[in-house]
Amino acid sequence: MSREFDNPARPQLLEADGIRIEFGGRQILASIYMRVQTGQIVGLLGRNGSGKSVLLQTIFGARAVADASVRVNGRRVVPAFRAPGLLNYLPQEPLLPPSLSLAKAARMLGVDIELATARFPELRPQFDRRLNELSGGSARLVQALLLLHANTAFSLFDEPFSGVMPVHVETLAEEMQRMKSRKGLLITDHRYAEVLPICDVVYLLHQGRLLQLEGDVREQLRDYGYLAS
Ligand SMILES: Nc1ncnc2c1ncn2[C@@H]1O[C@H](COP(=O)(O)OP(=O)(O)OP(=O)(O)O)[C@@H](O)[C@H]1O
Repeated sequence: MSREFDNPARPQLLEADGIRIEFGGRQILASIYMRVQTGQIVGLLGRNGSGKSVLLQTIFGARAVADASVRVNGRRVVPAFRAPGLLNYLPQEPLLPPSLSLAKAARMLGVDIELATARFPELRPQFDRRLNELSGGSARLVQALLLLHANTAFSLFDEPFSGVMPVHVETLAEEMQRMKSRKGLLITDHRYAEVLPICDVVYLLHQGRLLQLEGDVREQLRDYGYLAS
């Protein structure tokens, strides 16, 4: 199958709408329209349980939702993960088999591990170690870096900074900014202070609706009860 999506020279637009989800009569997602362009970092914020993970799973195609429309350049791609070179997804839980070495995991994803970890010299002596031999934060960092550097048009990251120490969060955020010249990134993470400065677009998921925040984003986050007032 051809990999028509992962050409960085060709702009791509990922759109999702029509996603309605309820659990036990409680509506989680009601009215969603979301777009991510290559060259952009899009931040998705929301209170615990607001449905951010469910939304990412649905866009990726891991969760089947009737009427969900996920499109690239206007063409439906459901499930999106089947489209070669289109997108990858870091879930909240570990993605890669824990018994894989870093070097093997990188090879599996077609990533040059030297390049992907160039700004994290501490990881160099660990290339031959298995993921389950790394600390939790290092394993999270490695998985985020490998997906970030993998050759896809989009990456969806669910809490990529979770457990990662502050100095590496800063460098990872810089890497994300650098890599957006090659892809579009959709990031949800409660480390809002690190997320907001790198985002081109910020969405807030609030009571099932997706709101695009503009202007004084922090004030709106306070108004909607995401930040303390
Ligand atoms: N399989 C399921 N069955 C029932 N309820 C579910 C299921 N999956 C998710 N939920 C509910 O859907 C809601 C949204 O969950 P989700 O994990 O998407 O929240 P989130 O915004 O990612 O939260 P957090 O910030 O805590 O990670 C939660 O109330 C959760 O309990």
